[in-house]
Amino acid sequence: MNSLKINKIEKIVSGKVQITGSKSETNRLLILQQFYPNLTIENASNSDDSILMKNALESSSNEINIGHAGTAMRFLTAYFSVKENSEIILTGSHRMKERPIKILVDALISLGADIKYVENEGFPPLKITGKKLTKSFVEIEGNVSSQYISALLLIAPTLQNGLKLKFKGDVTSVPYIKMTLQLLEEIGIAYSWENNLITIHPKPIISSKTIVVESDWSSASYYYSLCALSPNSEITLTSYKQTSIQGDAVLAKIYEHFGVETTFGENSITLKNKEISNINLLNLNLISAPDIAQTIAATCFGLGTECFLTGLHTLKIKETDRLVALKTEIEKLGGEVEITNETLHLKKAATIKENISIATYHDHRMAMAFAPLALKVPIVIEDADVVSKSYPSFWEDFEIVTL
Ligand SMILES: O=C(O)C1=C[C@@H](OP(=O)(O)O)[C@@H](O)[C@H](O)C1
Ligand SMILES: C=C(OP(=O)(O)O)C(=O)O
Repeated sequence: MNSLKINKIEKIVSGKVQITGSKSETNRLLILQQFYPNLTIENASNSDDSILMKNALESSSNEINIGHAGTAMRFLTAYFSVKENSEIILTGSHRMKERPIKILVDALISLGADIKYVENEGFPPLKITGKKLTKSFVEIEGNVSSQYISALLLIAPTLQNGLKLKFKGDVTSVPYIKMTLQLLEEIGIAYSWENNLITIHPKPIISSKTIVVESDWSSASYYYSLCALSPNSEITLTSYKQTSIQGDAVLAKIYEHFGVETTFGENSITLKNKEISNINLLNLNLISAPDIAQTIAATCFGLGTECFLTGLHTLKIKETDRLVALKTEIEKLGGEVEITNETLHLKKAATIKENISIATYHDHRMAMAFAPLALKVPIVIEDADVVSKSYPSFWEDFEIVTL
């Protein structure tokens, strides 16, 4: 699919949508399943990033290309470092070669790993020669990406002496680290986290375990946005639970600001627009939930609400520089946005321009975050297929709830 023109949506139809499983949970569990084959995964994500991860783990080739999948790149770097008798070139898309990985590579090398840069120092591709790692203490900076820390935690219980991991400085995207630890705990691996030190004991085998992946909360954000932009709307999303291990479940709280009420059912959530009067200014720190920043900015823009979002420094090194992409695309629609390296200030907008073509920059979340604005104006989404990175059936599901 190239450009997708979305006519103005008249209203939301009270539909029911089953979103694919969490890509973050799935990509962790796929790694763990290699170490513990008696782990069974249900409701796994069908995202490109999870398929790429699965194929990489099953591949017999000595060159693996993981495309745009950041978690796969980071988790596989750690995985192949401990896979004895393997020699792999791990590479990715043009953008992946710009996404930094030095902090993780340095940490693994300090544990004894054999990793070399194939092109530019600090960036993929990597040549990884797998070996047994016997050291058990590592210090790592935590403010660039939590994925480096999760990568180390995923291999930790397979190390002969387990792992003590100490953070230097602040830590970003903390709920993703907690998700990794909670999944380890669910399969019977104990951990402790005191101050800036996480300890994981070695665990060569586990008892048989089945984990049902909850549906993806970051993907749910696009329905929260649709609901916020459509008075009286109601949407039900299945395979969600009240006690989620996904940090983006914070959406339920955040969208209360826009009048969206969440009711938790047995295995689902129902979003209802309660038509409260709009707030004038939303101030939010999204350091714990970076993946929903684009959705929130687009919702605010659609509602004409000013917002000041902080804690966004990791957005610069994701699928694209999401701060620049948001500013560029919102300004094409008639908005005014100021950005720094970690903040976004959306000024109160007057009117939204019609039939604007939104560039997506190989970023699934640009496509999905801007689509709900069709409730306000007809809009064009360029390269609409990008959604498959995390949510392949997004456009089919979008049609179910829109008229
Ligand atoms: O561990 C994970 O599954 C993820 C961690 C976050 O990355 P950062 O820690 O780099 O912010 C998030 O943005 C990404 O989509 C998924
Ligand atoms: C940043 C994301 O993914 P990754 O870092 O895994 O490429 C995302 O899905 O928004």
